[in-house]
Amino acid sequence: MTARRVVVAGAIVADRRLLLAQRGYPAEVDGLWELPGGKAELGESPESALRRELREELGVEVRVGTALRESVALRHDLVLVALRAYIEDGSPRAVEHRALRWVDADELRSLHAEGSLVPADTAWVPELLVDLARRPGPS
Ligand SMILES: Nc1nc2c([nH]c(=O)n2[C@H]2C[C@H](O)[C@@H](COP(=O)(O)OP(=O)(O)OP(=O)(O)O)O2)c(=O)[nH]1
Repeated sequence: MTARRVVVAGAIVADRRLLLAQRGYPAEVDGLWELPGGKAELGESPESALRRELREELGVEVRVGTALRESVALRHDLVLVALRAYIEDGSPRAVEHRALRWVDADELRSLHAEGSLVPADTAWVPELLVDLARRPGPS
């Protein structure tokens, strides 16, 4: 059996907005929007990998919360998961992405409808819309 590597992405919601990051590469997804994140190293937990990736990509420190229910097989050896994350320190900057954008539920629906999300991430749209509708509570 091939060991599955995990790509871990962060669902960062604050004030009823979700943070999206615009990819610049590879060509097939250039210009499309994703949840920031990246591949976990061998032996690295998804939570540690997400903290590391968001530090590198956005320059923020996060607390990692629960996982979204859907996971997506990208290839036979690569699985994509999303974890909720909460910024504890720093303001996100597009260190490795073309741009960052905070979107509300309507903007997320529009990006989805116009095909501007990275294809694999469309699996998360229903769950993200639920999170965006939720009243911010003590966390
Ligand atoms: N980070 C991230 N990657 C995603 C998402 N959706 C999706 O299909 N991918 C794919 C794109 C890539 O094939 C892979 C992760 O690549 P990456 O470029 O973000 O990760 P990385 O920095 O660790 O990888 P690399 O440059 O070493 O190849 O997962 C998503 O929402 N976030």
